[in-house]
Amino acid sequence: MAGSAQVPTLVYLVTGGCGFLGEHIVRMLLEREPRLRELRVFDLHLSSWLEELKTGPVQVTAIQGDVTQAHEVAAAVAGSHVVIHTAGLVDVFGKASPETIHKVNVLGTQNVIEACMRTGTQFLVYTSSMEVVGPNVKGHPFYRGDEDTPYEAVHRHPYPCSKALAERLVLEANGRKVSGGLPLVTCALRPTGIYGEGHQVMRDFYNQGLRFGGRLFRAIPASVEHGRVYVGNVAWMHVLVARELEQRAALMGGQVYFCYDKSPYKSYEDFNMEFLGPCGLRLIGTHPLLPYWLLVLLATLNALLQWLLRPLVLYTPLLNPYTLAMANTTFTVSTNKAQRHFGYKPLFSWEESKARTIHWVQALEASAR
Ligand SMILES: NC(=O)c1ccc[n+]([C@@H]2O[C@H](COP(=O)([O-])OP(=O)(O)OC[C@H]3O[C@@H](n4cnc5c(N)ncnc54)[C@H](O)[C@@H]3O)[C@@H](O)[C@H]2O)c1
Ligand SMILES: C[C@@H](CO)CCC[C@@H](C)[C@H]1CC[C@H]2[C@@H]3[C@H](O)C=C4C[C@@H](O)CC[C@]4(C)[C@H]3CC[C@]12C
Repeated sequence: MAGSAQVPTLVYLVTGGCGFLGEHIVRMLLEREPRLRELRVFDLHLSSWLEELKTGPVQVTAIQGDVTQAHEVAAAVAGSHVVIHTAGLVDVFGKASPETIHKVNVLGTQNVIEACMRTGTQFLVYTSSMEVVGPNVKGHPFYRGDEDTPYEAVHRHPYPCSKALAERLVLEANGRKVSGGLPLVTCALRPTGIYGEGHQVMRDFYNQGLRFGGRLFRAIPASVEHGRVYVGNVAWMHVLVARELEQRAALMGGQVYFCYDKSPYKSYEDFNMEFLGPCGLRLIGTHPLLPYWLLVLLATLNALLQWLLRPLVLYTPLLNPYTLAMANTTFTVSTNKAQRHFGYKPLFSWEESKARTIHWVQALEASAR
């Protein structure tokens, strides 16, 4: 990968570049990758904000395309130096069918790998997920674990299953020869639950709180800790990995890294309140207001209703057996592997991450008025 501070030469492709995380990666690359000549943003749905980015010094090429279409992916990948594959179907609410989730997340990733092989692109960074590890179907806690912590990673839900399969494909492709004979260098980043500006689930909780007169009701014990990471730090880690992958190919190729920062370990609900609290919402109850068995019953009812109503309407509440199990299982990471391997340090402190997220929620509030 040639390049100097004076003459930008590199071409990057970000799949899913218009999504929640993708947008942050795109903007971070433009701010912090001086060797960038062209940035290709590939997405099923192109966003209007891309237009503003086209006036800067880096050529921003918007490509409307579908990762499940091999020819569209190959055309976008051809001539790029680095691919950051972030596109994915993030669905734990039953919005998409298991087949569609598999197609986008697994076949889509297969297409990206094959496009790299065929067109000679040597560096591939994959956005995986903590969910390839857990929480598992048995609800075993994962407490301050790192990339080497033993854990029984057994899934049934289509989303974690698809992410685990896709991650495996990416890691197994490391070292295979791309067109021209050079080895493909791949690695996978596993963010925990991402938060920050643009986070749809945070928006849903905020709207739910408004509907209940500014109140949210505690469902999960405060003692269940959930790993969270600020979107700006996840984007920064992607930029750093992409930058360092060539120089440290032997060390980083085929590796996985949890995406972490200094966000505090808290329950999912208490963590959300760090942002929703300053925006006027209150979490009612120091203990769950309903017994767990009743929540399980409600979640099961929701799943049943979803199934019954499917021919008529898509019913996708936040609470279902899977999201309940996730929210109710401690899953936190504590690792410095990314720091040791490629010098990662969070770019945004917890205070800054929090302030930025609160600012975004406040803007939601203003636009709702
Ligand atoms: N949100 C989280 O908490 C979280 C945590 C860990 C990992 N991840 C991973 O990060 C990635 C991005 O997630 P996100 O939260 O930004 O989701 P998102 O839905 O906001 O973004 C995904 C993007 O991929 C695009 N996309 C979907 N299907 C596509 C297709 N067939 N072809 C091309 N583009 C397609 C979407 O249009 C969207 O812009 C995903 O791979 C997800 O699995 C997310
Ligand atoms: C029981 C409810 C009472 O308030 C709370 C439900 C919360 C759930 C909707 C969320 C709890 C954990 C979240 C997931 C987690 O943060 C990690 C994820 C990995 C990532 O790859 C995609 C998003 C997600 C699955 C995330 C989705 C929302 C939760 C299940």
